[in-house]
Amino acid sequence: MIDQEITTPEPGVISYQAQSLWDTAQALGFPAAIWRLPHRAEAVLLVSLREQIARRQPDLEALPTGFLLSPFLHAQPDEVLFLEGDLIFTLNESGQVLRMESPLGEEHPLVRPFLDAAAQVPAKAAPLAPTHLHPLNDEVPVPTGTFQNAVAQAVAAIREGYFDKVVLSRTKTLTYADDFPPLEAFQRLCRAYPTAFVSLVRLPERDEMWLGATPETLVELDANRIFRTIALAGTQRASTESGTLLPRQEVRWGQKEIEEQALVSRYIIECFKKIRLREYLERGPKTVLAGNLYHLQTEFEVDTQEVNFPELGTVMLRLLHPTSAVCGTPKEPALRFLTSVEGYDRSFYSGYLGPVNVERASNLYVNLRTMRLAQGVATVFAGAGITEDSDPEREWEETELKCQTLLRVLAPDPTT
Ligand SMILES: C=C(O[C@H]1C=CC=C(C(=O)O)[C@@H]1O)C(=O)O
Repeated sequence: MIDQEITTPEPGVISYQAQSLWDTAQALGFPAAIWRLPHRAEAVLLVSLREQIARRQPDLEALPTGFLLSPFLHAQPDEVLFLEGDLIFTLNESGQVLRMESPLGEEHPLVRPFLDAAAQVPAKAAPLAPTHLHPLNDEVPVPTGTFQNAVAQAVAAIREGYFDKVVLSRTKTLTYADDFPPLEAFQRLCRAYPTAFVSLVRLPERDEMWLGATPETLVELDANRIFRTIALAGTQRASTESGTLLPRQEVRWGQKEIEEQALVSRYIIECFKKIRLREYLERGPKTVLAGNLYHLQTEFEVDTQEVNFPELGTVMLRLLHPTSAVCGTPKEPALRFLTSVEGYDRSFYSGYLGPVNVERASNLYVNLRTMRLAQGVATVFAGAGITEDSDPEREWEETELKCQTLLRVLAPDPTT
């Protein structure tokens, strides 16, 4: 937990900007994460004043303030990256620091030099022009057609009874120049998607950043100890070709999407059953807007104090990940199938990420609608839930739409 609030800046006293702090963390080689929770105006920037990122068990009760980042598949059982919250800055919408907090204290030998260095950096970001991201080609390293073949194989395997659903994914690759401004990209996504969890994470030891705007809560534990998770699946475009938003009440779902989403809900209920928890609230499914897409969503809620289960968040995190929204059901055969046919490493895509014990809350999201930025190459990841009624071309188009959640904001097509 944060135990020391350093300063509440008064007008004219401190004028740190997100950009200077971000640039300083980068110059000094420190890991950093910036995020904006859904429906919030303020963003939070965390700087970890150490070069190495810790590997920790995702134990929400035991962890101090920080930011978790889990890959889809763990190298070691349950081990995830943990960025320690040595400095936490709350920012307004224009990136100005409103509050700073640190468990170390302002005069700590690492904190003071960092703040002094940040005060020297001119807060200038290059504006994000549409030309900053350039399409490289559609699918690297997997050749075009492979995704559709994998979908066809999955449909055949489902019809033969090996599993009920599998989520197959692919990448889309673009290039960017040295002057690509990640923080400006983050702010653009915040403005475009007020209901998403928008985040940018810098991992110096891997020389990469992850930028995304995900709609999917995995585990939320709020300050009142209320646990929440959601079942999210089923996808259709939210606007017409000309860009007009289709009214939510007019959205109709086919049998394929209804079943695909019901499998995710059932999976969550099975997790509750495993721990014999019956006192959960279930709301939905209802149609929700996620950027350029509509999904079906069911919400689940538990008052952990009422059921006397303080460690529910951690227990459910272990049981839920990877959910049927990113892996499949039953989990084991679906996972075996996807790792053998996808042909690439998902890395942090479809893992989870988010703040832990920040302002007494933990908010972990499934890492969807995300891109990796590394050495001039931006890799966008997207997947689609495959059931026995899937059509390979339609699933391809669905992954294309999911890639567009980021690309329509960061690399809009100049011809449209
Ligand atoms: C796997 C992704 O989305 C999941 C979440 C919502 C809807 C989904 C679907 O309709 O297939 C996916 O299960 C992704 O965005 O890469």
